Amino acid sequence: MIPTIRRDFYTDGNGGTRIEIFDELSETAKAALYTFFRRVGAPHLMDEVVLPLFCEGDSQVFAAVRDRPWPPWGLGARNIVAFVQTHLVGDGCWGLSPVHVADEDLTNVGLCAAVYKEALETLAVDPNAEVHYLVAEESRLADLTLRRVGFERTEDAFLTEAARYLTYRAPAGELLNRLGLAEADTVDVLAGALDDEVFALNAAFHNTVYLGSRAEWVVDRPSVPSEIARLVRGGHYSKPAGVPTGTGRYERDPVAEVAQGVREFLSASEHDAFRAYVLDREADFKPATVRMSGSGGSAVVDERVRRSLVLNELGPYEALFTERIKEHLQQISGRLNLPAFPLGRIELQVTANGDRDYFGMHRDSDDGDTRELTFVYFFSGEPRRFSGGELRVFETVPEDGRVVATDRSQTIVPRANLAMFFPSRHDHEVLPVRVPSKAFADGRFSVTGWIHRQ
Ligand SMILES: O=C(O)CCC(=O)C(=O)O
Ligand SMILES: [Fe+2]
Repeated sequence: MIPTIRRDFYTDGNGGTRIEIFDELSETAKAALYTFFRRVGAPHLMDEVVLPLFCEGDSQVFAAVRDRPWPPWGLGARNIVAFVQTHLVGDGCWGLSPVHVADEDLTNVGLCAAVYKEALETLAVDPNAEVHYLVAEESRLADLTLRRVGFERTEDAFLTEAARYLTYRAPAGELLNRLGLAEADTVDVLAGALDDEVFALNAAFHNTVYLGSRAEWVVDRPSVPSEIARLVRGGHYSKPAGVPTGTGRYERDPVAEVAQGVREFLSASEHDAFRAYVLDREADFKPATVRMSGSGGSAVVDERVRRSLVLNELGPYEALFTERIKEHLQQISGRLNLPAFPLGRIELQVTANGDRDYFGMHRDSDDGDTRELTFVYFFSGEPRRFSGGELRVFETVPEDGRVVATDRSQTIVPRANLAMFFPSRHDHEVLPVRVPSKAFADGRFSVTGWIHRQ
């Protein structure tokens, strides 16, 4: 029997690599991406594809990053080594770029699989999310490779001057399973510690998608067909005018200000001192509980709903937070269009989210509760050592004595020293957090506050 090898040529080199998700691109992040695309030999992709797709919204960039050892911040600190972009092409349907890597990583299966895994996991938070690729009708390699991991070939066809393309679809969560990555740890995937079969499957998938798409972004003539073509939001660019795109609704309110924020909520020195204080109290954190509805509101640990550690008081920082919240309250209530209420007590709690922690969809207040506003303050270390952990808030409105969800939502990236406020009746969730190092200090930290009426 041939033993399974769980290491490879790239295992050591991939150590110290982490995956970052970009919902927004700072100038420094853009610079790192320009450098990356220059190194992969396709500098035009940034201006011609990545940024336009990104700026249309509903697009995320996932990048494998290695940090410069010193100084670990500022221009040039991030060395991007792998890239994949997701963008919405229709209701719940996502187009994914090939995983781009530099030539020296073209057979770095662990690296490609790890970035792709993070992208799929983020999409799979929505159980209806589907991944789409456009494959030329006569294709054999792409057809075989995609169907082998569960893609279905559909008759949703697009014609370009070069070829006829068919849409291949797979549910994001299912694809993660079929690629053998659902249970795997990102750190293990990066290290290439995968079964031979899973390893070969991922290699074939990424090589095919990359090579099959390559003609489209390397050859500068539209009449040259590529086995796999890029998906464009709302339907392929070459659909004749007036033909319904068939890919559904994608518009979304561009300024869905469901929550209101205050950047630099504390001074930099207050932030740092508070963070040091909390890190020092690691031993006092306890597993988070949730309130059971219907059982008299008793608090229980339920990891199906919430997995995190909490500290139920802020010690000497209680007064600072209470005061600072009160200072912003009037302005925030105005920005949220919230009717004035007689201010009651303010409850405060610290949450530490480590690797794989999350907080499923919930509301902070029920009927008869006096919680009016929820406050969340983020104070993770910079540069960030975790991925995921976005706070998603879904707007609700009171209607005939009930609380009804609207279709507006806001996704908040947990940036250090940012405070957010939203009405406690809004549904919200904390997306799963990934902390490759598993170190307590590298996790996602927040202070939650509940502002009561009297
Ligand atoms: O940490 C967060 O972003 C929010 C936590 C939360 O929703 C809560 O504690 O009720
Ligand atoms: Fe909450």
